[in-house]
Amino acid sequence: MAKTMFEKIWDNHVIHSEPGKPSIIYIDLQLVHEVTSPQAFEGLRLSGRKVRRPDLTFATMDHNVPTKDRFNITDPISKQQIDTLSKNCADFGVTLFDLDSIDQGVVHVMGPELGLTHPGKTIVCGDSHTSTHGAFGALAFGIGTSEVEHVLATQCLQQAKPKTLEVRINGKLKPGVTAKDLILGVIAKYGTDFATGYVIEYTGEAIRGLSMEERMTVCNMSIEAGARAGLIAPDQTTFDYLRGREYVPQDEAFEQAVAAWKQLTTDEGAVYDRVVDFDADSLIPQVTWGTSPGMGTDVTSRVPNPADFSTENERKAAEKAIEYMGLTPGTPMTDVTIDYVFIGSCTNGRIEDLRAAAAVAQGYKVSPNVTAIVVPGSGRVKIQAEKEGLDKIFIEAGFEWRDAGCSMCLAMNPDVLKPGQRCASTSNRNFEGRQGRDGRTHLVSPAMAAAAAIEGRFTDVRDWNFKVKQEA
Ligand SMILES: CC(C)[C@H](C(=O)O)[C@@H](O)C(=O)O
Ligand code: SF4
Repeated sequence: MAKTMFEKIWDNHVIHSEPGKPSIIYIDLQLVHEVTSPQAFEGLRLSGRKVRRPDLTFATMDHNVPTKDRFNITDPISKQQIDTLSKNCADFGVTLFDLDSIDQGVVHVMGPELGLTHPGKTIVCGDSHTSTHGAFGALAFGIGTSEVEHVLATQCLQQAKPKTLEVRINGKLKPGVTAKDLILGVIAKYGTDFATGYVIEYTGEAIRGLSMEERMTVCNMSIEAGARAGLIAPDQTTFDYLRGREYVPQDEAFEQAVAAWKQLTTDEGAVYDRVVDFDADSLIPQVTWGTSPGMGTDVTSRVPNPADFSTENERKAAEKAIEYMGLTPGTPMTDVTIDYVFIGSCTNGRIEDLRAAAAVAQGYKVSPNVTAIVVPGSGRVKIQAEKEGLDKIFIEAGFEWRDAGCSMCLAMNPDVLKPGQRCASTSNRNFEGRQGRDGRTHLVSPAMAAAAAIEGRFTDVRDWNFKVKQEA
């Protein structure tokens, strides 16, 4: 019978299933960070258990790491979480990419970069954005701390089988329109729960045209659409990205792996439980105006009027969000001024993201009213960026150049907004207080964030490209 990619990976991993009950599936890789693992390791200790497969378990610290002066952690809770992870990894024999390792970084940047993420694997982490790894055609999803413990102890997990949803992206992205705009556009169109209970497979011409890093941006935000996971079929782009990475089979073994990975793609005639379409051709740069990733619009558009929403719930939600965000309905998005810019996170903290931001910033100055920080997703991203001179471009333009970590994506470390501050952010969540109490977050692409830093307000990066050309 014709199968979808999800069904193939699922069937390859089911150890036990009974009708009407969740299945037990095998997990090929568990990634661990300091926030959701302490109780899991403690649970093992209390029951006298070991980590069953330390060789399939890899850890790093990211959420609590200061991006300035990383070894000087003054917050007692952050310090405790980080020290606890170090001790747990030492006690249980788990490989840790510690603060002094160049591989330390946001867990979802670190995994793919090291080649730990492969097509066809099942991957879990106590973190919702584990969906990022689906860009490689891995079934990757976030789990809770008790499940982290269960996987540490058994390398297995109980899971109800999700349904399948094809998100077909037709056409091609236009210049200045990025993978971030694409996923923001999809979520703005279909809502933050349209994929609840499903694993998304992104298909279509626009997806095939994306680089691995762009695919990761798309899959990263699957969770913001409610999905259990997001998948993209592996292809030559995937294999080229993986070849030669540290934890990937080498030489002949790699070619054999590629042959197997090619079999994973959805069969002709396989049926998804649901299909939605999206048109990439007409997409333009996006910016969110509200407090959920689905409250987004075209940068050329305006802050919406709550009265224009069709249901009472939507009207109320929009009213509340607009009030929290300190906006006025009808204001053009390009009139909204900002105080802060954050370029980084597991959504947009990779080398291509930094290149895109640097290309916009080069030769310009950050607006005097704006504080702008650039935070590489990992130590390796930082080193690569410095090799290319991107750090100099950013510093010259007035951005701060930081060390790897989650940083201002969420307020668990010293990088936080002050109450009322407004931030153009390349991260994935704009919830109330996400970047600091009463902080206001607008989600955008790296190029849009860099242009906003310079203008001091949102600006259509497509005009920016035009302006830069005119001035050249
Ligand atoms: C702290 C962690 C559990 C959380 C998550 O699960 O995603 C964080 O990474 C986030 O982005 O909100
Ligand atoms: S960068 Fe943000 S979204 Fe990603 S793991 Fe860290 S806190 Fe979560």
